[in-house]
Amino acid sequence: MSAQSPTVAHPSAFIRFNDLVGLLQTVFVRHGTSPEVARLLAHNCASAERDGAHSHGIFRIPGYLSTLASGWVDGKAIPVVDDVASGFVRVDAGNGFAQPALAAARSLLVDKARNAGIALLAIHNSHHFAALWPDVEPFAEEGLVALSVVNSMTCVVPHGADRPLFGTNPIAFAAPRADGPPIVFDLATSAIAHGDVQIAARKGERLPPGMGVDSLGQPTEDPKAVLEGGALLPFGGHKGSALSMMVELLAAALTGGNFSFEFNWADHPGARTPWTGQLLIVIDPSKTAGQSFAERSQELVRQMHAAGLRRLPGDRRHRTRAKSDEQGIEVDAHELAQLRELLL
Ligand SMILES: NC(=O)C1=CN([C@@H]2O[C@H](COP(=O)(O)OP(=O)(O)OC[C@H]3O[C@@H](n4cnc5c(N)ncnc54)[C@H](OP(=O)(O)O)[C@@H]3O)[C@@H](O)[C@H]2O)C=CC1
Ligand SMILES: O=C(O)C1=NCCCC1
Repeated sequence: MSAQSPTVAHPSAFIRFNDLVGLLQTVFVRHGTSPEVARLLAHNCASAERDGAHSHGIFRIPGYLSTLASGWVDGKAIPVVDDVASGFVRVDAGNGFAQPALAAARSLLVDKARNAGIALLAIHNSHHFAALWPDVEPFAEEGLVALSVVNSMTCVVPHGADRPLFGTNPIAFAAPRADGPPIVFDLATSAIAHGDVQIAARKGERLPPGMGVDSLGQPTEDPKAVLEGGALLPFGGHKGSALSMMVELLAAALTGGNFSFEFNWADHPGARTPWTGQLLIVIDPSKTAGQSFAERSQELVRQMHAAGLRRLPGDRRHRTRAKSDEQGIEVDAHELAQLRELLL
């Protein structure tokens, strides 16, 4: 599966969620993952595509496959879960993907959160190449509050600095509410996700102002100049920069993972997955707020709507999800054909 030529618009095709999961699962196994790793990655990637999170859907498959081929990541790694203390779980992902590490620790983490009110999962020696909301949303569907951070690879210039150091370092949060799907946001701490810069370059589109700089550190709206020697900026100047720094500290220093600038994949041509860490905090709100938390969060939403808000974070995803469930997931026909060709 190769990168597409720029500026060519492809027609759409439609595929059912389960069919896409099945297709991706077979592709991953054929390219060196275990069936269990394939199942988790396929579900994650298909969920992103279903919800319209294109920068972390099918678009990412060539990156996953070239990384597996390069030997940079172990697609068959078996995570090792360490029950560290009452509120702490540590997982060594074994140079594998972060999703199997989370899956391996999930039930222990939930038990701990329900018993102690709060539990922390620290994953290290892991690769996260995906959207982060699929890691937190399921906890909120079970009535828990969840927060996760993951760092990535050096491509963001800290506010006030001269050269890139941070990753695009997303933060995802999920909380239950009484009369609707969980409140979820998931955002890169860079002004734009790296994936969206790649997509803009592929489509021949310009970036909005203030997203990145070229190789000379000059502001640019050309995605290729950002990707070829340039860098991204944090969102919101010093504020996004501080959050990105926090993500480095929590996802790498606190977990025992690599900082975004600490690994060197030069010996693995084709490697694309950052070798870092991930932190997840799960809270049982019934311990502090009683059963009223979901009502309280619903009240907040009610008041936000009353204040004139038309779109909550997550609304667009849920609208796209509903449409995908009804008509099938709308995908780029060329990308889908390329995926299917991988199985011939
Ligand atoms: N694994 C990794 O290392 C990395 C992964 N990523 C992933 O990239 C993805 C994209 O990140 P990013 O580009 O920052 O996300 P966006 O800027 O598209 O969206 C960020 C959040 O804001 C919400 N939102 C967007 N616009 C509005 C609006 N007008 N009003 C209210 N809410 C709004 C979105 O909800 P909605 O979804 O409903 O639009 C979403 O929850 C994320 O899933 C992230 O996890 C990014 C960096 C690194
Ligand atoms: O879009 C991004 O930014 C990233 N996504 C996956 C991991 C690398 C950075």
